[in-house]
Amino acid sequence: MDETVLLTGAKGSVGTAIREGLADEYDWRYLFHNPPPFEPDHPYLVGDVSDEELVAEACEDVGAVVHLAGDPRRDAPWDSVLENNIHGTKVLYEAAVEAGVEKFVFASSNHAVGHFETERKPDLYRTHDDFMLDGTELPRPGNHYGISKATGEIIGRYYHDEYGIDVCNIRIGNLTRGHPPVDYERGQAMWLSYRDCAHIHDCALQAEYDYEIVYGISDNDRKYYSLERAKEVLGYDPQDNSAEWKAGERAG
Ligand SMILES: NC(=O)C1=CN([C@@H]2O[C@H](COP(=O)(O)OP(=O)(O)OC[C@H]3O[C@@H](n4cnc5c(N)ncnc54)[C@H](O)[C@@H]3O)[C@@H](O)[C@H]2O)C=CC1
Ligand SMILES: O=C1O[C@H](COP(=O)(O)O)[C@@H](O)[C@H](O)[C@H]1O
Repeated sequence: MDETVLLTGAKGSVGTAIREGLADEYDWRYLFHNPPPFEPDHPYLVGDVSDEELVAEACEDVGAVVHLAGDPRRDAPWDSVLENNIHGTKVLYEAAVEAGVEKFVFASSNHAVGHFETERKPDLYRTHDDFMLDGTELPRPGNHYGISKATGEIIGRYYHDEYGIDVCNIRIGNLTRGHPPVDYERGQAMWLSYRDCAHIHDCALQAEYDYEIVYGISDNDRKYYSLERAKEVLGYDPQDNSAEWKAGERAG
């Protein structure tokens, strides 16, 4: 991708993992919600993703969008996910297709399929359990936030079918810096390390596809999300595994 890549939600945790891992790999344009407390290393804009004029400017001469902006809380109130996650994503897609953006990478979530766990936990978080989701399953949101993420996937399906923009939905697991979540089986099953987070977004920007849903986790022994599609279509090659850690320290 030689053209500008727009990164929304750039100051957040996922945005930080991407900026740290891929700072020199792309001609980035960042969208920050509020003025950043640091001097960014690439051009940026500040404002709300639901601001039509702002996102039209943000999408000018852009080849790809990595859309992270949104309320990430699993218990986010409906009015927040409606405005920030659902409406904001629609506004950005409209601006992207209007500007001729070729590729849209969307930060979906494990919470878009959270209710697959209800009758299976905690066994499905353990290595002996063979239950697996591969991205072809219909969403089963676990909360209103998860509804907003599944809706973002559907919004992308429409804009792909209607306008031809390539879409990769990454159902991110649990991004935790430095080591997997401690004493938290769900988090260890879906841990995504910072370097694997940057890597899967790099792969999504480089690969060719039409419309995809993949899981964004490291190669954890406890996983119940298949990585086959991400490996096959994106060339994803995760380097980390939560099983190699114990209580926040590398085991062995
Ligand atoms: N951190 C994780 O483990 C996971 C994150 N995700 C998704 O990845 C994305 C990023 O998540 P995090 O970095 O963890 O969250 P974060 O809260 O650290 O970052 C989100 C950023 O988006 C900005 N933002 C929120 N609403 C906005 C709006 N209306 N307009 C412009 N900017 C807005 C916030 O100011 C913040 O800087 C979110 O969409 C979240 O749903 C999905 C699964 C797991
Ligand atoms: O979508 C998200 O999922 C992760 C993991 O979910 P959790 O309920 O096990 O914490 C969450 O940490 C993150 O904040 C959220 O955006």
